[in-house]
Amino acid sequence: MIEKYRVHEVAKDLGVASKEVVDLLAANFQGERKSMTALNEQELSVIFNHYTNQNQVESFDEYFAAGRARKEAAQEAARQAAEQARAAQEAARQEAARQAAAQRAAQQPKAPAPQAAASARPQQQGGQQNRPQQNGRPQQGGQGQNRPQQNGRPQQGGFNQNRPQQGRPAPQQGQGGQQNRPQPPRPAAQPQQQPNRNQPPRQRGSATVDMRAGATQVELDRYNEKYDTLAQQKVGNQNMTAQKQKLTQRSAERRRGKPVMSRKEREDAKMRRLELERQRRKNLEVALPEEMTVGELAARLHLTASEVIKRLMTLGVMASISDTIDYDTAAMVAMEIGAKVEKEVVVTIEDRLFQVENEDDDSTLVERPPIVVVMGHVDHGKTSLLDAIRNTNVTEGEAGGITQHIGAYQVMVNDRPVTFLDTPGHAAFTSMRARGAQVTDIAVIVVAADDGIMPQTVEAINHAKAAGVSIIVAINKMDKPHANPDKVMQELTEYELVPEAWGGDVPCMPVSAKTGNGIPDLLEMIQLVADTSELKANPDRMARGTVIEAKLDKGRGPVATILVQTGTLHAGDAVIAGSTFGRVRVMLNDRGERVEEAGPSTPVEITGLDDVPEAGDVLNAVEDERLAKELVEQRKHEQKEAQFSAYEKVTLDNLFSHISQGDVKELPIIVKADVQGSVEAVKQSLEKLSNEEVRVKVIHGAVGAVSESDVMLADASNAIIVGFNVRPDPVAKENAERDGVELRFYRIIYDAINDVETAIKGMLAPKTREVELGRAEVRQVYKITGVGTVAGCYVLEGKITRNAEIRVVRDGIIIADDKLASLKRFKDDVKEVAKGYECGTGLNKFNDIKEGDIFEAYEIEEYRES
Ligand SMILES: Nc1nc2c(ncn2[C@@H]2O[C@H](COP(=O)(O)OP(=O)(O)OP(=O)(O)O)[C@@H](O)[C@H]2O)c(=O)[nH]1
Repeated sequence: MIEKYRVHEVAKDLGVASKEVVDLLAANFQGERKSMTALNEQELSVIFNHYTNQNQVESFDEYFAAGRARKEAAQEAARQAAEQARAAQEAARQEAARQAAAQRAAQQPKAPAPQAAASARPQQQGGQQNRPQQNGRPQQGGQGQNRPQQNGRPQQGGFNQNRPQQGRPAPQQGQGGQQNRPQPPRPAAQPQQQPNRNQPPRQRGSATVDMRAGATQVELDRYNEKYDTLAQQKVGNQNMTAQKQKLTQRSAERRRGKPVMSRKEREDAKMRRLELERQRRKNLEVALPEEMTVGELAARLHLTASEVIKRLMTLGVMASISDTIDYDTAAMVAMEIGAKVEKEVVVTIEDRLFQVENEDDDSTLVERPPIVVVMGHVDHGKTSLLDAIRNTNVTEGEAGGITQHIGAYQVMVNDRPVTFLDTPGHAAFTSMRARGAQVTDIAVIVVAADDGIMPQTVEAINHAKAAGVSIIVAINKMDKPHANPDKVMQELTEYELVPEAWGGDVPCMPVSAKTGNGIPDLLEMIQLVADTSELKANPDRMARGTVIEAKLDKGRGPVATILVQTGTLHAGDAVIAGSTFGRVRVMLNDRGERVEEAGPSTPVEITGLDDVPEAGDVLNAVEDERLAKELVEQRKHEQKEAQFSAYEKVTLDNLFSHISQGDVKELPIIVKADVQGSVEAVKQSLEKLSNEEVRVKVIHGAVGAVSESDVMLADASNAIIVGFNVRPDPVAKENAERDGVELRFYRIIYDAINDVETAIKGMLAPKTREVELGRAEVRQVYKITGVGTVAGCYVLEGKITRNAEIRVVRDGIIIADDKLASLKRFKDDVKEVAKGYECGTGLNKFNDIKEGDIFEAYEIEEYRES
């Protein structure tokens, strides 16, 4: 377990200022930390990493070996010092004995010398304890010096080294009572120099912070050393005070009730912690999210932010601590330090609530009916065809059966159902697609045999192509005398739809909605196309479907038609549809019959929702009602947020950034022009602009004003609309603004091509706008031969500048747009003339100036949309 430290303790241990640690933490974590703040494991990790990185060792084995060597060297030095001390003491003793003998010899000249020597010996052993110190320095510990230690605990620190230590005899012991002997001169024989066996050698005088052994005590050692010096100058109890202070760190720990650890133990613990950290990083397995800030990455990798920033720089990514980086970049950094990386799986409420698609393995999938939409030009017979199909079925299946419009219905073809969306036209189809609902499998494009391909037929074709659904063409009104299916097929080829009869892959079925001719064949063809598409779904799971229609019924409350796409919906199921929630109360099929369950591709009308969902909303049956309600709340909140920040649609201005970010690989364009020739010309020129990074694709081109349908298609396909000599209709303009669809209008094809080209290259020319400069009134007009017409003007407002564009306005109508050819005050050319002054002007081209004309001066300013 990692101990808890306070900032100031860590700082002290590391020998740095608390502020430095506080700053380091501030750079890596949020929130303020003070010197008394207790640190958690992660914070300690970051701190230790930081200082460890500053003081790295190649290998820990090497380091430990170095530590051992240092220790042995210190022990050797201590042994030598003790040796020298012994020698010095021996010399001193002999000298003292010699002097004593000499003294005695002097006092008792008659006594024989050997006797004197013998009598001196017992005196040395027993009587010298109370002899005054010869070096004149007061002894540390005062009276206590001669007393053996009572607690039996070996003392640490520098003070007690002169005392005899129980259990660990000082080198002098055994020589008898020499504790009070004259102290040999320092340093050679100073017992203080003896290393404490429990301590690593001190790194005196070193201010470098070193996380290796002993380094964590560097400052404490220096502090203690200072006290050694001070204490030696003091006597008695003062020493005790000093000792107390010196051991502050340990006593503080004791006060906190922590087990008191020796320095060695502390260092060992620290080393263990470091080793653990090293191992942990080696075995680090991190799950990284899609995006994260540099600071978050650093915390997850147990690195300092600066370390991560450095590593990012080597990868060519310049990022600050608060910058967001993507998964790939973060993963590279993580892998560089040897961590195993995987993507963080973000489990959303949706993930927890709904069974995901890929849970369905092939064995669970069974065939499902195809879902068909009917589209085509106005009056070509869509409604008639849908009615004819339904009636065919009703008369065949259940004569007199009630048909009810619920937005979709099923018919039986060779005893197998086919589902038709009952809303003809591509508007509903595309609006659902714009909401992300891909419901249909097959599009039947209805073309009247007597009319051929018309603008909305082309739209329908393009909408179907954009949705990627199979296309079947129903050539309708074959009963009509002018029916010309060959012409229709011929025209189809112009839109890359080659009829099967001509070797292509588009089935073209001649039918008559009026007589019913060809309808069974059409249905069989639908079935055939569906079979080749292998449409499958798993019926044995919670249902998922799409809201086709929804309304508020006075009697029944919210009513929604759901097309179940996978799974089976049961009456009584708890469901969530968009941001509505409820339980399926009553479920009716397309014939108005009450049903208890509905499998894949079945349309049903349900009641029981708490609100009216929107067409295109996805419906899910759920098990956990509480979670579902939570999700509904979340979706409502998201909807509100989305209203504020509209999803950024591709525009020519932001195209390049989308391409650079890899968001856009294809630029879909809708071209509208005044004549078909222009549509074709533009289409071809634009598509030629495709390069390796982006493919320009004209998904729809037609003659006429930009319509609501164009905007809808652009919205669904994230396309931009380019118009030539056409204007948008008011609804289209409003919808485009609402949906963020870009409309660009040009009068010259070259300009459009140029804009798209530069946009792709990220060099779109800035937009321009007029800046009004001033107005002047023409007071007199002179015709000068060789020069032309010159107008004497008076500046009414603002100013007129030499480079200004001039709009000549007569009686409120613009009659010319020109540039100034000259601007004079009296005879001098001037750069500008301000309000209230007169000037003489000439225009470049326009000569028919009259008195009373107003010259509006303006400039064209370039700007970029941010
Ligand atoms: N002779 C003949 N007339 C048909 C046929 N199909 C449709 N019509 C007629 O064509 C007209 C338009 O038919 P609708 O079914 O309303 O066409 P639509 O495409 O649904 O028209 P909108 O809903 O206005 O887009 C009606 O008068 C139909 O009676 C057909 O096969 N033969």
